[in-house]
Amino acid sequence: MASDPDTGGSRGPHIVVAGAGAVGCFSGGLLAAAGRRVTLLGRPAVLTPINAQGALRLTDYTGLDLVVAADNLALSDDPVCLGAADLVLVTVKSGATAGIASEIARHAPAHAPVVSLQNGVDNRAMLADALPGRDVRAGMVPFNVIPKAPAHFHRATSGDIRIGAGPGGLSAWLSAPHLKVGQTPDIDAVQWGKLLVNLANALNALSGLTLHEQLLNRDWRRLMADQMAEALTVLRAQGLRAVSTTPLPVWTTPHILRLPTPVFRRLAASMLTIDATARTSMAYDLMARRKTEIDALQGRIVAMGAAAGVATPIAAAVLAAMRDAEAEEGPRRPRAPQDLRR
Ligand SMILES: NC(=O)C1=CN([C@@H]2O[C@H](COP(=O)(O)OP(=O)(O)OC[C@H]3O[C@@H](n4cnc5c(N)ncnc54)[C@H](OP(=O)(O)O)[C@@H]3O)[C@@H](O)[C@H]2O)C=CC1
Ligand SMILES: CC(C)(CO)C(=O)C(=O)O
Repeated sequence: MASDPDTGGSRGPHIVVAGAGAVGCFSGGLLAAAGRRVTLLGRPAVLTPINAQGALRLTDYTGLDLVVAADNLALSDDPVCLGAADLVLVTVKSGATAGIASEIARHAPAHAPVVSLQNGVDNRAMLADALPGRDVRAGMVPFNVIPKAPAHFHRATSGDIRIGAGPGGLSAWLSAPHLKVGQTPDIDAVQWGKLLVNLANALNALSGLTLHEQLLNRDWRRLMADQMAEALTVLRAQGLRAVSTTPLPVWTTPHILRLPTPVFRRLAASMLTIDATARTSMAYDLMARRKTEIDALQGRIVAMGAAAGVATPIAAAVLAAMRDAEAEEGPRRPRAPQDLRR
């Protein structure tokens, strides 16, 4: 029984961010700053500092520095708060999708559309299975958000969010100053394009480098390029289309990554904005010893390659290295590019 969200007058639908961490606090905070009714459903470790400091601070690579008063947000660690939702944004990591899906099914009203702002290509289907008859959309967040300090999140790269097309004017309700959201009928291909980019998440996590440092190293870029080319072969074998989430067409990206660093630096500077602090979400998970999304990324390519009879030695080596790294105790051992080739 999908229907339009209750827009609740000029402030718009009540938006509950399910799993408020980096992406959820940043997006939810910008929406609240624009006057939308927003509840952040999250863990006490994230919400308590916002309450204690009386504000959520949002900064970005353009110089944005915004303080959102805690009074302008509802903060809750109790999934019962989903009962007030006219619109739910899912911002948990992929491994937590099943859990949040059952909480949404239990508490959120059936009229509330559910939009996944997660990486990986299977979260929408997982949510839709748990929420039959509801408007469940996939979304793609191109930009990077890092936790800078308690109650402070920083957007370190550029781009606009895209969500699947559908009724209810959701992209307008989810857009705000500094947060542009567009709808696309091609969201599946956009998600595959994002997965190709996200294959670099594990390389970044394993390297211990910032994204900026890593992109200026040609050996790492060659590995990124070879890994992406390998995945593109798998997608082609499976008849899947990928649309680029960057200004570069998908098929050119490996070639550009392989260019000498001075040429790459010039080209990339005109196309990509990455500030010096950016590290992928997987790097933060590994540092915090949380379970990573490796199974949804390299794991997905390895499984599809096996089904299609396409060899995926790089994705398999990276998957194995991430599993080792997740199991490591003590100080992290940074990997070099040659450690990740079989
Ligand atoms: N950060 C980034 O730059 C980007 C991230 N993404 C994608 O967005 C998604 C979210 O990433 P990110 O914001 O970094 O993740 P975070 O880990 O920062 O935030 C998710 C939060 O949700 C919490 N959570 C999990 N389950 C529940 C639950 N049932 N109830 C309440 N809270 C819950 C987690 O707690 P706990 O840790 O205890 O489980 C965590 O605090 C991922 O799929 C990621 O790949 C996409 C683009 C960029
Ligand atoms: C860095 C970025 C934006 C692309 O890999 C990302 O999706 C993440 O950190 O998970």
